[in-house]
Amino acid sequence: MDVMDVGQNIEALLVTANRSISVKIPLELDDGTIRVFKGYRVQHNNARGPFKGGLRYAPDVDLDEVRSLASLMTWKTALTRLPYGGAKGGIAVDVKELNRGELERLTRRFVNRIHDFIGPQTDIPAPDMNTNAQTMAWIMDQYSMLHGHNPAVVTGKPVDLYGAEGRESATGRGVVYVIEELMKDEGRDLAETTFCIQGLGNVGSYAARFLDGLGAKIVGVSDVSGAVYDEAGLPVGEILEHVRKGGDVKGYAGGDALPGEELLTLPCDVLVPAAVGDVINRENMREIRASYIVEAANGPVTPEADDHLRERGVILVPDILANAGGVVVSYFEWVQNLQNFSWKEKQANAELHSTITEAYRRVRKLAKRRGLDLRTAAFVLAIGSVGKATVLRGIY
Ligand SMILES: NC(=O)C1=CN([C@@H]2O[C@H](COP(=O)(O)OP(=O)(O)OC[C@H]3O[C@@H](n4cnc5c(N)ncnc54)[C@H](OP(=O)(O)O)[C@@H]3O)[C@@H](O)[C@H]2O)C=CC1
Ligand SMILES: O=C(O)CCC(=O)C(=O)O
Repeated sequence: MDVMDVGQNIEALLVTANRSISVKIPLELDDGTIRVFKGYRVQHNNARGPFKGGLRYAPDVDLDEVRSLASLMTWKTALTRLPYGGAKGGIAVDVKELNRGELERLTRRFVNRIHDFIGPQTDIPAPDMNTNAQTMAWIMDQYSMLHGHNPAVVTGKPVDLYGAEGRESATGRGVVYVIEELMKDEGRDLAETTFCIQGLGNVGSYAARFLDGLGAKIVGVSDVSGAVYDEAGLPVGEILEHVRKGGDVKGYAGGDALPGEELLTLPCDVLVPAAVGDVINRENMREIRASYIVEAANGPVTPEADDHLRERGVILVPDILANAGGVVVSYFEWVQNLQNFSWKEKQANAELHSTITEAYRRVRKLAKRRGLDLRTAAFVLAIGSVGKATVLRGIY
């Protein structure tokens, strides 16, 4: 916080989470085995509005990870000027080990444990890794059984159950809006720019589809199984269809097959990590060949790699800006639920476009004016906004 003028007392308030919840979730599997899972919800800051942020299901979820993801949400909602604070949650579980019925019971039991701490004006969960619209539908239903009908308690729901048109694709769409602005500023033509995308889940697959639609050349993609590369450009539609049918990247027949981690060091202009955190780190930072990194995932670059890449002149668009499209359209969904009204997807996409490009412009302008990199500029704006709200509210 050295580049900012935030007093020490406010700084202490901003770096610590308001509340960290850890719960035990016992679950009887279909074969009669009892397993005990750990669930978390960290509510980082609500100076600017109700806590907001996704729920992640993954084996390595723990309190430390959830805490740092929750703080990113505080800065993300502030940077995009949404009337929210930041939270994150998750369950330490490998979703591949549970069937659909078991996942539903696990989700409902998690809600039973945390329902007193969430609510439409308190804390509003949403999808993140390995959770989706169906997970959100179960949360809405379980919460409503306990508190009465209340769709606005969670966003990212199915369109047929109070979800917003455009939410599913919103994060990937926002990533591409940011890339379009960046390329304009850098005087680059998308059609002559090469991209590598790590992760073909919700965020990566929509980002790939929209970039492909704009004529960008995607030369590499990966998932957990591996990577595929073709310097002439990959047939993105075909690969996404293969994945949609349940295939993985390793099983895709075209292009050159590579180990997944090699995706990050392939020759390309723009690298889009859209999977997990800390993937660009001290082990591989010197081998990164991209000139631009757009953080579609949360926290894909470690602080050490960030310093190294900045010194090398790599331009990096930070997660709190690049992947904010999801929470922006979550906000639209919440507003529609509160008003019992629904927008058409065209309206959501247009509002998303202006929210994301305006945030990008503010960051770029400050970076230029003060000679900062984009991450520092984004944090200066976000922390300044939360700090101001905290002072205005008064501290008791
Ligand atoms: N969903 C959202 O709206 C938002 C998500 N994000 C962030 O975006 C990232 C991706 O989330 P989302 O798309 O929702 O998650 P999904 O669960 O839909 O997809 C995750 C993807 O990442 C792949 N993956 C996981 N580990 C690796 C790895 N080590 N190497 C390569 N690929 C890997 C998975 O592969 P496989 O399918 O083979 O398991 C899958 O393709 C996360 O960091 C999340 O926090 C940020 C903002 C909003
Ligand atoms: O849509 C939301 O509320 C939050 C999405 C999320 O978890 C994120 O942006 O990291």
